[in-house]
Amino acid sequence: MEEQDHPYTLVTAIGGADGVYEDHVEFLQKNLKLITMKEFLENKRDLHLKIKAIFVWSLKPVINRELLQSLPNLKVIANSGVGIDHLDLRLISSFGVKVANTPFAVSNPTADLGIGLMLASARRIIEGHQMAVSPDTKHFSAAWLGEDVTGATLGIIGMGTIGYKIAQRAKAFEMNILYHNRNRRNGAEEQAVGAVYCEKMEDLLRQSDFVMLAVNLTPQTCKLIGKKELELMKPTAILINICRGQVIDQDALVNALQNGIIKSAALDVTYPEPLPRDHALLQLENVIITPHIGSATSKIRRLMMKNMVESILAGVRGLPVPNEVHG
Ligand SMILES: O=C(O)[C@H](O)CO
Repeated sequence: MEEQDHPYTLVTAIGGADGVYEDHVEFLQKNLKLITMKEFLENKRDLHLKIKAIFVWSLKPVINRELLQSLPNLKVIANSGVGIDHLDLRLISSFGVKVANTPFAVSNPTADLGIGLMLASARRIIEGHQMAVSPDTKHFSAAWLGEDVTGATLGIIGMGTIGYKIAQRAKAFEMNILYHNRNRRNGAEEQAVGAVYCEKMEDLLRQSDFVMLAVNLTPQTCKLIGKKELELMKPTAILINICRGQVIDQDALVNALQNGIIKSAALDVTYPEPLPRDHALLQLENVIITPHIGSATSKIRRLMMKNMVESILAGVRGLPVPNEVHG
């Protein structure tokens, strides 16, 4: 294997619960010389000098100053997924290192999941399954009801690529679509999905039957939805979060769910992940939680890896890096 063609790449996780799966390792090894964190920690200087790239496959790694200082030949960090809130872009770029993510790969499956969570919570699909399979169930109750999705109002907070794809899907459900975003979409884009801009998030919160969170996590969006915002929502409203757990004040959410301030929540993301087993959110019946699976389909995970490899190969060769993120 030529070192030139197979750049030494530190992989933040291989195997284990949040690691790169074994069959994916084979694919990566066709292009990269993979260095595990264990090897990295055991072998010092010689190996560190060879490392040109980091392959970030989990949200946990801390790419800090110490790590960056130990890798003088590092050129590029490829991050799986779109969210880069766990990476300090300013620090990384001060070392002359580029960062790339995989925004296009993850947008469709994450939007699909958002719609899935909306349907599951509105129609109580998880509870319905539990009732249908329970040995205690003697008959199916006619009084067991959910909420309509068709014709309801969906408020999307964060109208980036994923938010827009949610709107495209919601249009097929004949939903009234409201959105709030830093920047307003152009008229043609709004018209194509029938989305109405709410300059004030409060207006969206008051009117929506479903509120879908699809923002990046930044200092401005941390705890964007807290007590005040939850109290503006309808008592029948359902909150769906497919972006980052920290966007919601979880204590305020628990209180809102326990006291009928909103009807229910469907969360693909929490803070931390997973939640401690005794966390109040896990004790509530009006919550659905999935384990951060926005991009978790076999086809998409492979595409993400392919995109990451392309970014790494371009970065180490000094070519423009596909999907480079600029701070
Ligand atoms: O950011 C993303 O794309 C997903 O949440 C995976 O981290």
